[in-house]
Amino acid sequence: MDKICVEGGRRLHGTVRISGAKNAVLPVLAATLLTGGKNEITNIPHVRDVVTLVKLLEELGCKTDSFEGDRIVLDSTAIDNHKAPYELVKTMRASCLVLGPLLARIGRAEVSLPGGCAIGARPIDLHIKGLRALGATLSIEGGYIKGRADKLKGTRFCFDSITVTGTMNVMMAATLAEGETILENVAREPEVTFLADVLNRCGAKIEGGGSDTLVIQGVSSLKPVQCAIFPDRIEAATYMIAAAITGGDVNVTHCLPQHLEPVVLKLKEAGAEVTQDDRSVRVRASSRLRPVNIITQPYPGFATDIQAQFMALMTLAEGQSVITETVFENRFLHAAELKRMGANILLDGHTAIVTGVDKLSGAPVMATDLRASASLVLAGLAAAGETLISRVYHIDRGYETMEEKMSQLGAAIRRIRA
Ligand SMILES: CC(=O)N[C@H]1[C@@H](OP(=O)(O)OP(=O)(O)OC[C@H]2O[C@@H](n3ccc(=O)[nH]c3=O)[C@H](O)[C@@H]2O)O[C@H](CO)[C@@H](O)[C@@H]1O
Ligand SMILES: C=C(OP(=O)(O)O)C(=O)O
Repeated sequence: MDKICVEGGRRLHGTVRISGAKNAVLPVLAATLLTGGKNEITNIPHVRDVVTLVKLLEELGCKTDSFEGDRIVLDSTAIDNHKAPYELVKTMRASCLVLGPLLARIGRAEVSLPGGCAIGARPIDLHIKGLRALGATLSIEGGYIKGRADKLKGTRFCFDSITVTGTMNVMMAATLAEGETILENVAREPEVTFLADVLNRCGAKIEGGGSDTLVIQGVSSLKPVQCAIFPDRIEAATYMIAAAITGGDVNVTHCLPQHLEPVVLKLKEAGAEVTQDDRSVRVRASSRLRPVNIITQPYPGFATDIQAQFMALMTLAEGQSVITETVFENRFLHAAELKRMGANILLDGHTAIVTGVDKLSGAPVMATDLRASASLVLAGLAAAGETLISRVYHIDRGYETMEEKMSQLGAAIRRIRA
């Protein structure tokens, strides 16, 4: 297994270009199952999850006509298999997004219960409840969700709590259902709104994207997808925090600042200087940062996917900050690893009390999930000495060429191949 070695203590400076969003491209790839014909998607990030999902789509009958650079052409005319096997699904949460499209398009699905970051129990009961409301029959047998649907029928369904991929799954299925579907208490994440826009360009009739209620008029078929993926807000936030934690000066380009407001506000509150135009955000930090509290929330709140990186930043702030995780019940695994580097963190249920220390020291640490891994790289950039991060396959699931991008900003970082 590869490792990443970071020699800390260098101020990052320069420009970094943000890639397409992992959590936007995965649902769009799954949505190609709804269409039929040649789908063309550009600005795709080269990350492991994309490769895995493309393999899964091929398993289901899609043909990859070309996959070069950041562009894929995927023909979803003939979907001749409805089984998403454990071997492919186990590594990635987003693979459960084929469930809704398969039921809507071919009326059958057998999808292994998904894996993904081990940050909580992560049930998919709300996906199942929503799809059942549309008329699908679903059961769980031998680790698989087995579903059938003769013809999905429009319905009114209210999610018990907000779920991003749950909203996507049920919304995708409803695009091909008979009649009107009203979905309430849906996720408002930009990735959900983007998926609704993409589907509308394929001929779907979805209103309310970005609000907490979606109204979907079912259509009989959809045209192939043609879209460019928008920039990854979590990747952008990670480089913004990299600038702040190293006392650096980094211009994060090809991003959408409107998606980054919560993290911009918190960085400013901590004392970093943040300026922006319509496609870039520049972060500068010249003195020790102040502690700030964060509470993770569904969008437009502070994203749980940036909590670990922000915690790394707060380990070096001048005073005590309180970090509250409300979305996932077990998303503080990075705290133990940060403590190995000298951080002072006290965990109390959903809350982490972080008392800033004068310095972190490099140490061997283990990546436990995707964003936890990013937080260890960030801590390593600021620590004295060498940090050796193992299990970096987590990083490869969601960050495109992280070592290269960090190196271009002046970081001393390298991959040690197994
Ligand atoms: C591939 C992808 O887009 N992943 C993102 C997606 O994950 P994902 O879609 O899995 O996250 P959800 O929004 O579904 O999860 C939110 C909370 O709802 C719970 N829940 C969810 C579904 C369900 O059926 N029952 C249930 O109880 C979860 O356990 C969690 O506590 O949104 C998360 C929250 O912004 C992000 O951290 C992930 O990066
Ligand atoms: C938690 C994440 O991914 P996944 O939902 O695929 O596990 C993430 O992107 O931070």
